[in-house]
Amino acid sequence: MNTLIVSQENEIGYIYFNRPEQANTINEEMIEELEITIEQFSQNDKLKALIFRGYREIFVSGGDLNQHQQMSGNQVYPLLYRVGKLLDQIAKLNVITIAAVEGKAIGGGCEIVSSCDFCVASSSATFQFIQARLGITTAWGGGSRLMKKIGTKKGLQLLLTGEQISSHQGHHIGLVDWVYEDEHFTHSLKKLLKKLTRPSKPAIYTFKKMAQLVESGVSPSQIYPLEAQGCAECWDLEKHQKSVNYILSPLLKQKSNE
Ligand SMILES: CC[C@@H](C(=O)O)C(=O)SCCNC(=O)CCNC(=O)[C@H](O)C(C)(C)COP(=O)(O)OP(=O)(O)OC[C@H]1O[C@@H](n2cnc3c(N)ncnc32)[C@H](O)[C@@H]1OP(=O)(O)O
Repeated sequence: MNTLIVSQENEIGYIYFNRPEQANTINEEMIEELEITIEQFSQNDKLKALIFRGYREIFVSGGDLNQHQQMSGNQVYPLLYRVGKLLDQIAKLNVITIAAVEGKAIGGGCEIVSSCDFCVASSSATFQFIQARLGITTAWGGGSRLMKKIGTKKGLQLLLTGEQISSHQGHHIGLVDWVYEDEHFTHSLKKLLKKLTRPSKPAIYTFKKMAQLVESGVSPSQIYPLEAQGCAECWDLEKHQKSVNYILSPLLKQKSNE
């Protein structure tokens, strides 16, 4: 891979955007490498979470304007559609997806953020849906996903003004889920990941499926069979058996009676 650094630590996959000389812009090579990597991770049965990261100053600064600049609207459309499809694939993954943002997320960088389940940001990170200032709209599905995340009114405000917001402002409006101090960012991220990936793989899969169905407007009355099925799948797992045995253990009962 030339544009990404991909790694896996136990049940957690990492994709680092790695074009620092071009401020982590997304060019065709990176799109291709992302497509391959996402496909590989989507078939990885061990995986519980997938983390997207940039480097300290920049998460992703959007589409590669040098490449796009040469193209007409008709020529650029297939490329924009292709990245939209890729981000849709990320949004539909059955593992927890997290944009871990340090530094700047600009344009398409913010579209990646809104395609993930969660955003963890360092306190100095910033977010800018800059597209309107460039005379265009979002192109990769990130505008509508933003609206779904933070509501149409707030989403429209950010998209129309193209203004930059801090991670704390992002947290206030629901774009950012956790903000950590710059110096402790990686350590805090790892602690958070430990918590989020504690459930078993089938439990994570079921919770994610439920969230996706709820998001697409399916009612709980239609989802409960899936919920029952998911719970039944987890039932015989060692994790469940052990936890129940612990709760039912005489020692614990005796303690709670005291
Ligand atoms: C088309 C898709 C659309 C979407 O769907 O959302 C978009 O994403 S539009 C792109 C939106 N992004 C931008 O407008 C970012 C513009 N860049 C900047 O504001 C700054 O470069 C920066 C990201 C804040 C970094 O600033 P700084 O640290 O001062 O570095 P440089 O400015 O010198 O940048 C280094 C290097 O990278 C090139 N660069 C940066 N962004 C892009 C870009 N989006 N496309 C192409 N090239 C980009 C910049 O020109 C420098 O190159 P060299 O001059 O060759 O060193």
